[in-house]
Amino acid sequence: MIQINHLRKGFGTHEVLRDVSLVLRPGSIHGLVGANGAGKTTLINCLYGLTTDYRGEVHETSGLPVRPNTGLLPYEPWFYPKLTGREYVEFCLQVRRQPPANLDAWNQLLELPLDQYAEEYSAGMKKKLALLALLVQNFRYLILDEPFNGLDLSANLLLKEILLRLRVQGTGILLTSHLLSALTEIADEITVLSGGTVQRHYQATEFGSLADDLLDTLHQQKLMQLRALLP
Ligand SMILES: Nc1ncnc2c1ncn2[C@@H]1O[C@H](COP(=O)(O)OP(=O)(O)OP(=O)(O)O)[C@@H](O)[C@H]1O
Repeated sequence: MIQINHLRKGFGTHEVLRDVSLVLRPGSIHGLVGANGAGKTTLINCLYGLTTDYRGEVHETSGLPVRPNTGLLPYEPWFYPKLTGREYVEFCLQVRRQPPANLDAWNQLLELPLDQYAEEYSAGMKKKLALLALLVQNFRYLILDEPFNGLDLSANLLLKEILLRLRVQGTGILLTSHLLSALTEIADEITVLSGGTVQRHYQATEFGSLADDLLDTLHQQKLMQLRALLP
């Protein structure tokens, strides 16, 4: 299990995360929601070790180092110029000294033109390629920043099914989404970040009240203004 304890991170005088604690359990899907700028990506960067100048603690409770055991899907995947999709995935495997993977079998699902340059892919295809590079590796944990965003309908449905199956195999998955239904359909727990802290943590049995709570707490004033504009 990965534990984040009392995480604090700011940029200059702007305190983005103030005392955030959460856990990512093996074999479970943990959704992370929050308004634009709430600090989700900042939290992910601390968790994955892309940011190290934070206060608080991030550790894997059985002593495994987090980074080598965790796959990250960034919000906007980036690829080296003049690498084909296939070369990109092979590069990822070589860097982690992983054996050649079942790339073509996985790609029968994602249907990417693997022999084209990755930088020439569409935004959705880039996201699929970054996902493909994670799926062919055997990560214990996955951190997925807006994985559904930009994927076509069929890839969205497929990804949900893949995540559910990975959960059964014991993978711990942390994912962000601005589409609440995408999370409530598959997550076991959801953490709401607001004002730099955990506003509330919901178990699956409490998801029924989540949408109303979010509307109440985050948007009540805006809803009143909307009613004035569109009675
Ligand atoms: N490198 C940086 N330098 C200064 N401020 C930053 C930096 N990165 C993020 N921030 C600030 O930290 C806050 C949180 O940003 P972050 O990207 O973590 O939010 P988010 O919850 O992922 O938002 P979104 O839903 O829009 O992706 C924002 O106010 C942002 O401007």
